[in-house]
Amino acid sequence: MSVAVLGSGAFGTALAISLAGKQPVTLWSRNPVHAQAMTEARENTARLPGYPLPEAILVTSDLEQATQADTLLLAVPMQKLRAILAEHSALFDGHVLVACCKGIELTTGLGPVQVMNETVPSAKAALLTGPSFAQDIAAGLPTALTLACSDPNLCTKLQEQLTTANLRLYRTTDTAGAELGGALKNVMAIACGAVIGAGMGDSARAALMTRGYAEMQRMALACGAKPETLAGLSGFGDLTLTCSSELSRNYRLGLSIGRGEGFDPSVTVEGAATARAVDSKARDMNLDMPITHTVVGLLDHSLTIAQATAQLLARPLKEE
Ligand SMILES: NC(=O)C1=CN([C@@H]2O[C@H](COP(=O)(O)OP(=O)(O)OC[C@H]3O[C@@H](n4cnc5c(N)ncnc54)[C@H](OP(=O)(O)O)[C@@H]3O)[C@@H](O)[C@H]2O)C=CC1
Ligand SMILES: O=C(CO)COP(=O)(O)O
Repeated sequence: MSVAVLGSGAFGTALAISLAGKQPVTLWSRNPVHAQAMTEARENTARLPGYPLPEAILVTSDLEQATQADTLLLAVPMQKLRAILAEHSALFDGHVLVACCKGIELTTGLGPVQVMNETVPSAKAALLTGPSFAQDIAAGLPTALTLACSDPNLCTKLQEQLTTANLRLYRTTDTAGAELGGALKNVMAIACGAVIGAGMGDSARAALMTRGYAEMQRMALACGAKPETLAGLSGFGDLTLTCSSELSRNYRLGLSIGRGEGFDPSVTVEGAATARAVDSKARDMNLDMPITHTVVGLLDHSLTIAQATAQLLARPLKEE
């Protein structure tokens, strides 16, 4: 099975570098100028500087050429996934599509696997998610991720194809759990960044992570996910990484909110749209998601940090 990575951002480039250690990889960029620059420099200076592209990577801006591969990894922002698939749906017919994005679609409340199933019903959909910074993968550091696919045979084949020298994949058929863990941890990372940025300390962050995890489980279980998926790499694992490292863009957005500073709007921060999508989904499902709701208030500037903190601390006392 041949492989192509669609989306030459930080994550797509890092995955291509790691996969190129065992097979030829096509890396697709929507921007011909960017593709040409990467081919000449053998580096993605715009999105992942400092990590050379191995010779086994062919960079192209020709989507028809890239979609000749059997397995297509989609490493694009969640809110762009549907448009890319819908615009070129004939090219994706019958392929194995592996989403590498983390989030919930704002307009529908769906996760990446659900969006792929809806837009290209003839394709077979999977999801690659879990704790991993692009820089770590590109540097060849050891990483473990979750590969989710509802078809167990395909899941095993993909696990073999996409496991590399530094990327160890664990498989699950629980796509709902993997989708929600990866999406919701970004919302909690914004909250944790805000707490640290506002100087509330590590104890407050630990409380938020734990109660955030309870919220993640509440929604995931209501959507039919398995608790063990949430306890795995795609849930607890990624929550731990993203809520504690300044390499995370979601965490850094939270830090800037806590410090009362601005944040570059061009940076990909999946948790912002996902917080709004999940807040609205929780309302529809009658689920209590107070941290997610508070993050939306902070993003919309309808709450100050002081109000948000007071509001969370004043909630009725309850059993853990
Ligand atoms: N960075 C990381 O460490 C990790 C990221 N992820 C996930 O990977 C996904 C992508 O993130 P990341 O690579 O970091 O983001 P980046 O901001 O680095 O890159 C996003 C990429 O998507 C491309 N893109 C945006 N819109 C479109 C579109 N309409 N059509 C085609 N391509 C498009 C951009 O193209 P252009 O360059 O032309 O703007 C860019 O190459 C996110 O869901 C993120 O959560 C998961 C794990 C780790
Ligand atoms: O998902 C990630 C790590 O697993 C990357 O986090 P950010 O998108 O917050 O940078």
